[in-house]
Amino acid sequence: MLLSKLINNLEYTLTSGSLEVEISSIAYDSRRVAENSIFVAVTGFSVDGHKFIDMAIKNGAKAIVVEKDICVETDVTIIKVKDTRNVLAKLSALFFDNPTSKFNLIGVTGTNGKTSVTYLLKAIYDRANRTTGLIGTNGTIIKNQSIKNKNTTPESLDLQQLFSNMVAANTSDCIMEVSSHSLSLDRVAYSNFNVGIFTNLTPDHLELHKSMEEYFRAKAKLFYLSTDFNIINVDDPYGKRLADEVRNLNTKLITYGINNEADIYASNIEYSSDSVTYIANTPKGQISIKVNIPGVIYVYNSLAAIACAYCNNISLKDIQTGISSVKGIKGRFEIVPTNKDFTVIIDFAHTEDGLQKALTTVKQFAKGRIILVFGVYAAPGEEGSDKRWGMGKVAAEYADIAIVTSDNPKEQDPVSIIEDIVESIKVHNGEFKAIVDRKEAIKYAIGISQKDDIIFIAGKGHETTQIIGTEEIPFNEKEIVTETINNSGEIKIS
Ligand SMILES: CC(=O)N[C@H]1[C@@H](OP(=O)(O)OP(=O)(O)OC[C@H]2O[C@@H](n3ccc(=O)[nH]c3=O)[C@H](O)[C@@H]2O)O[C@H](CO)[C@@H](O)[C@@H]1O[C@H](C)C(=O)N[C@@H](C)C(=O)N[C@H](CCC(=O)O)C(=O)O
Ligand SMILES: Nc1ncnc2c1ncn2[C@@H]1O[C@H](COP(=O)(O)OP(=O)(O)OP(=O)(O)O)[C@@H](O)[C@H]1O
Repeated sequence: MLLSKLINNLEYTLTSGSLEVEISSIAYDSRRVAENSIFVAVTGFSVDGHKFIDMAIKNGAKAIVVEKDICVETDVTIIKVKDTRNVLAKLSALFFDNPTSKFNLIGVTGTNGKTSVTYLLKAIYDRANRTTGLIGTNGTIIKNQSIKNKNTTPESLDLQQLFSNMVAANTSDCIMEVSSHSLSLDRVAYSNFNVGIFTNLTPDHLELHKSMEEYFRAKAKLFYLSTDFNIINVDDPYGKRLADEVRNLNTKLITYGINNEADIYASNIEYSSDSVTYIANTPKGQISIKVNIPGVIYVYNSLAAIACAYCNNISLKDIQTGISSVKGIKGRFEIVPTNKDFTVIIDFAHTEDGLQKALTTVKQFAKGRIILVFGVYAAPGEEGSDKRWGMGKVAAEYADIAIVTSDNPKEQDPVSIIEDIVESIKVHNGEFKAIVDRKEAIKYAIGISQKDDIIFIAGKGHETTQIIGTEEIPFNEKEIVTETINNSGEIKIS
């Protein structure tokens, strides 16, 4: 594609070279620049992409997009723009010929529940014989192909490439998780969302957003991008506020919930230890729903999926059978098979709200003690302290004993995180044991378990690594549990 054509609608200043150069690819990483690429220099959180312009030119870049004044001796084309992240998204959408205008794009946002809602939705759309793509934390699915994602919502260039591959695979609907980071950092800018879904908003990711208000505004962006339907959980206080805010937009608002009045709502809810059933009430009639994952969480997540499928004219029958066909979601209330008389559950709960709701479900059915293994990844400062305090409080209130350990401490001191959590557990009169090494913590939990106890290992879910410092260490909880139980004779703690 000719550069002049690619940047036709862009506001820019040409600082060197010509616009009449042929561009065959886009790159935002100098290491991925190929011959005749355009390199977009992004000012990052850890390094400045402008520092790699020489490398990009050496690797074959024929044009560079910058947002800073740079001093490089070259006859390569350089154009300066206001915001390179936004321009990267715009160029990427254009380069791949606006793929999102060619299928139904459904975006799911919220602090918790995005992955679960997308999986439930995919099952429904598959049942309705639609060709459905999926993008999220657990990777991308295009037809039978699975691709790993670095981020829940990939960078705009990678995202538009995935969309383009979906078009090539005749995708009719793409269901994707839209993280608040991706909304703040313009990864999803210039994507045409048909449907926006809001699950809930509780404290998380405050290292980026700084305040709940900023976090809310980031999430709210999606509901101004979507053109057909905004689907919002009105039992959530921020959801209620969002619904009021977008009610008069041209995009049709559909609300869902259990407690507050909503277009799609659940009644006759019955909880059991491995599933939840209820009646879903829709403007087109009622259906009985069975979700094979327990707890109120999955009433909400399935209601979001039902509302979306309903808006996209999928029959109530396909909705019903689609949801019941989901036998479980990796790392979401996942029971690890053992031959023991206690139960081990792995779950991705990593916020106060998620942990509280998940443990409420466990408590409903626990015949023995609840042994909770958990840690917190939280930014330094007040927001991080609040998260540690909040999760400590939930642990004290719901668990019979909490084994406090590490959960991706990253660059922070794991001991000081644990000390903060423990302080909260003590104040809230909880029982605890602090073990920094997560593997040892799991072993300890198994060692003290007795008949009918439930060991609830929260925080990592599907993840198979632990990030300590900058190192990502393999860490597979399911394997650790199985291995420990197989050797349990050696580790029983009296
Ligand atoms: C904090 C954050 O969001 N960081 C994201 C951001 O990285 P960054 O801009 O800081 O990158 P950087 O390393 O400083 O580099 C700056 C620029 O220089 C370039 N570079 C760098 C080195 C080099 O040799 N040459 C070169 O050109 C880089 O490619 C980049 O363009 O842009 C990158 C490209 O899109 C992302 O992969 C990266 O996500 C990191 C891995 C991350 O951990 N992000 C998390 C916080 C995140 O985004 N999470 C959300 C949701 C999580 C949830 O829902 O719970 C997500 O959507 O994944
Ligand atoms: N609707 C919900 N309300 C509260 N907590 C939830 C809800 N849905 C899921 N959770 C909790 O959050 C955990 C993660 O769920 P899920 O992966 O669906 O969310 P997510 O939004 O995709 O998370 P992330 O963005 O961190 O990947 C679950 O294991 C569960 O403990």
